[in-house]
Amino acid sequence: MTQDELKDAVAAAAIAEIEPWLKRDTILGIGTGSTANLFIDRLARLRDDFKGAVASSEASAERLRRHGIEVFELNSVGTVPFYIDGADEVNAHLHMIKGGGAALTREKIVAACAERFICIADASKRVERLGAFPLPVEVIPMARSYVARELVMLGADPVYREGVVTDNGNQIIDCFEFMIDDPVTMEARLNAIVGVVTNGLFAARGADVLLLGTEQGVERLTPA
Ligand SMILES: O=C[C@H](O)[C@H](O)[C@H](O)COP(=O)(O)O
Repeated sequence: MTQDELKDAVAAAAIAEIEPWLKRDTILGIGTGSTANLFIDRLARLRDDFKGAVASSEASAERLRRHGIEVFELNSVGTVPFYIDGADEVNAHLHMIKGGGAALTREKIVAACAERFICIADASKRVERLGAFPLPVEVIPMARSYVARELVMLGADPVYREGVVTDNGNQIIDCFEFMIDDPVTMEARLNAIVGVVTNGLFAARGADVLLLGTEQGVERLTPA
């Protein structure tokens, strides 16, 4: 199977996971990226069975609207029963690195408001230890150099993602050569650097369920 076929298989599995719970007043939290896009495309078929969605990016909001799914502001919704999103890496505890598409901050906010986080990913995303994928850090533009110096002190090789402006008007620094032994501690440590908006470690609030697309089928995993 191709990677895209594996992503589509997990998108289908996520639909099966949430479909029994959908009610006419349900508002779903929807992530960002190629796997989330496949999920959104499949969700279109169910659009009359639920009320709408909160999106973690402008791109996902636009895709949802194109499918006739109403998009709500998170402030007017409060909590969502499910947040469905992909990941760049995920470990056995269902801690993740996210933000390869620069949507990490809004993703983390919607995830924080979700009762259940369903991570959908192909098998290439499953790792023993987080960090081979460069960890994204969203920064206030004027703090970029300062934050980069602090990241060097923590052992990372920070690289400015040139030309990228987040939906929040900020910039991204990717941390290369930064293997992470304790994701919960590192997530908090990075967030404590002045000028950091958030970082791509999703550990304090990891996923509740991982639907992992493998050649043998979709595996349903919960945190170790
Ligand atoms: O900012 C992007 C998000 O964190 C994505 O969920 C992540 O990069 C995974 O994307 P994809 O499904 O395209 O591999």
